[in-house]
Amino acid sequence: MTPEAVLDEFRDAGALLQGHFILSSGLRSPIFLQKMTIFSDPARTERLCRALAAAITERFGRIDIVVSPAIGGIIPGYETARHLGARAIFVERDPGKPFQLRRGFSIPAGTRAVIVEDIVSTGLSARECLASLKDEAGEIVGAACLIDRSGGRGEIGLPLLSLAALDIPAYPADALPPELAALPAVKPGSRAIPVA
Ligand SMILES: O=P(O)(O)OC[C@H]1O[C@H](OP(=O)(O)OP(=O)(O)O)[C@H](O)[C@@H]1O
Ligand SMILES: O=C(O)c1cc(=O)[nH]c(=O)[nH]1
Ligand SMILES: [Mg+2]
Repeated sequence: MTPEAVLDEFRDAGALLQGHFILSSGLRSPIFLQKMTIFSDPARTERLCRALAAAITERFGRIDIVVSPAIGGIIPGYETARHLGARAIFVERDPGKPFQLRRGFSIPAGTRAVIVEDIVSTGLSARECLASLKDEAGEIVGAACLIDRSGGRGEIGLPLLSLAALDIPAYPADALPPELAALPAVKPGSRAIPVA
């Protein structure tokens, strides 16, 4: 699937939003990729995750376990795992606490795991996901996402592949362009961060 076709899925679904958004990192952006609009459509999700699974196999080889950061990563992690013939697990957090594997999930010795994210903006969530897996015995071979909007600056500590790589502006809250500052800010994601 070409990067343009990936973006078309977001455009056609009405998932490419404009406004004033508070991102998971705390940065502000005039653009938000509302992945949950995509994931509410199983056929669209299937197309994207089939392509992600193929790219993962080509880049990383055999994968036994897909591990995703909740909440946004759970559905694409599951659907990508389905195409890989792998298991799908996730890390989650109590508000304000670090990610952790719960529910009996583990990455056993001898298994090969990949982190699947929905969107990478700064790489913070994927890095935190990786940090939460440091005591797992299996190998975390890489990370993958549908869209990397970081402009290549989303450092994760693993090789990262994406179906589409973009460079979407994001600003610290105290350095907003006037046209962004004029709009009311909304925070779509689940991370607990103070909203000023
Ligand atoms: O690369 P980053 O700067 O971490 O930004 C991307 C993250 O932001 C969103 O999660 P969010 O924490 O908003 O919660 P959600 O998964 O519940 O949507 C998205 O699902 C990614 O996990
Ligand atoms: O950085 C984020 O929190 C983020 C950006 C985006 O475009 N979509 C999303 O779900 N999260
Ligand atoms: Mg997330």
